[in-house]
Amino acid sequence: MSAPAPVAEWRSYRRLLPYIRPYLRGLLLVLAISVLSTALGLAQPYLSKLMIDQALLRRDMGALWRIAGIMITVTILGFGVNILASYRYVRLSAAMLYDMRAALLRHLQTLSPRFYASFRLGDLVSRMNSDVSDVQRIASDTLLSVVSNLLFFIGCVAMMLWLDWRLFLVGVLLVPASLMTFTYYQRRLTALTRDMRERGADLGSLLVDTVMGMRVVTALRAGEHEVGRFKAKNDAFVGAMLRMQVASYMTGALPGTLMTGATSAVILYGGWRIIEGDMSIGTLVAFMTYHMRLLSPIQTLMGLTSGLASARVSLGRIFELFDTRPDVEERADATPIGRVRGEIRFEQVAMRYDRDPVLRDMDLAIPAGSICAILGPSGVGKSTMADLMVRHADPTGGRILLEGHDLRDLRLDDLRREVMLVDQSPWLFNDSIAANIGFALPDVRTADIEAAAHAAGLDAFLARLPEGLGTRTGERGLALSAGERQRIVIARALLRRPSVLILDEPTSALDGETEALVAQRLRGALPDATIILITHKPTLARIADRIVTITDGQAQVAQQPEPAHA
Ligand SMILES: Nc1ncnc2c1ncn2[C@@H]1O[C@H](COP(=O)(O)OP(=O)(O)OP(=O)(O)O)[C@@H](O)[C@H]1O
Repeated sequence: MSAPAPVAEWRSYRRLLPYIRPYLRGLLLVLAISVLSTALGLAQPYLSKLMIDQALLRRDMGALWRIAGIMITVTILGFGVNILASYRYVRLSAAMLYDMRAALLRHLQTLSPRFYASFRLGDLVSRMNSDVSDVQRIASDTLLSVVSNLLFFIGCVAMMLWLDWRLFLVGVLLVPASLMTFTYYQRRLTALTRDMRERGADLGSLLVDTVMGMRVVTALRAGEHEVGRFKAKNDAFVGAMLRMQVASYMTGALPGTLMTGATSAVILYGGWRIIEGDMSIGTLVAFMTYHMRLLSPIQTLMGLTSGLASARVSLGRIFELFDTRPDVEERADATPIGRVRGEIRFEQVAMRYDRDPVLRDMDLAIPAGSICAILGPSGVGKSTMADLMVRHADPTGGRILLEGHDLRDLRLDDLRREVMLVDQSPWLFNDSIAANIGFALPDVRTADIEAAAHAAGLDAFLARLPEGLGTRTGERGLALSAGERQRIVIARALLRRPSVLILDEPTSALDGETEALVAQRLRGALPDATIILITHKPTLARIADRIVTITDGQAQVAQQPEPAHA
């Protein structure tokens, strides 16, 4: 897994293009509707000029009715067109964001356990949740607003120039100062927003950590200690948020306030021109209306920048996840395989994480259809071997073969269909026991789930439950005992009938009797499979037809009696 590359802020928007492209036609339609709506909005001040110059000053009742009629029609049309544009835009942006969330979820599925062990859970949740929501909020609202305000701004400028270019020059006198203030605060805002998001993620991580470890916190009477840690993180977050808010206010308000000064100049100069007889009253009124409306898109655009800056930061954080490369990638020309017999071979396999090597030039052959127990002291590398066999990671040296194929040449989907690992942390979803055993198998038959549950030694337990397989497992399965959870995940694996089943300390939480029962039924449930048992338990090791001991990163076949299950 390589560290994510720093994401240049503006690049984040460009990287949205692949998500936007499929919806380009729809977006162009929205754009066309926005242009129409802007044109209708821009017509109003010009209509008031006509009203003053051609109806009021000439005392022409007919013209008054006509112009008033046009004004009302334009207002109603503008209203309808605006609603249409917003509705279509929100639908499009929701579809685009769904695509992005789905792509993110797919990408996260390619990352290895090592990524999840090193990345803070709270930060991950905050990126997937708050950051994506932030982008969604901006995308469903701000972007359309930017487009329509920009169009309106350009239209206003064009109309003002057309009405009187000298008055226009007076009107925009303070624009450079206004823009400079804006640029300064906008830069500041981007930095402060990122800071706030990171403080927010810190806070989220702490909360997730505390909630997940609540049993330890209460058992160690560390409640106040946790509240103290929370307060420190919260203070940092609130501080960052306040700094961001001030910058956001300044970015939105200061440039607009400067522009208001320009209005006075327009009144003075335009009034003087009227008195001189050089300009009609209607023109000044229309000009003033455009000028005042010019402030509104500028202010809105400047106000929106805080939203846009925040979305840019959020996008940066989301793309950082996209940029995290998986430890293990499938080759483009990966070999598809069907059902295999299940022979595993380690050839000169070496593995090191950050520190000392864990496995050193390990050679080991596990014949197809055997039951192999792997023993060895804690920390010697047994779980590492299991991880390597399902490609949660790749070895740093040598190779592992399944049926003669280097695992790195196989399609990951095929490999993980054939070789299945039940690891030391049995994970259950908050659903029924049946749904957990048949997880992601929509067409599975209840009879097969029952058979798997029986093979995993769950029958007596299920018989005691009024709702049997329909019983809910609770959050992370915590409504069940550790031994029950272990047997449910074993049943889940047995149901899938892999060619190689690796069980890492599968019965650590079981009593001797239940363990013996599971051991006795394993072979019957998977008659032809290779079964690899990583265990410290003699009862379990006894069913193996070969015992491998790991010492100093190497494997020794310590005992190879006649197959116990013949
Ligand atoms: N993701 C990781 N990053 C760094 N070091 C790791 C990682 N995973 C395991 N290790 C280290 O590799 C060594 C072997 O760990 P492993 O979990 O394979 O041992 P094990 O034999 O299965 O131990 P146990 O019997 O306690 O489960 C340990 O020293 C462990 O600290």
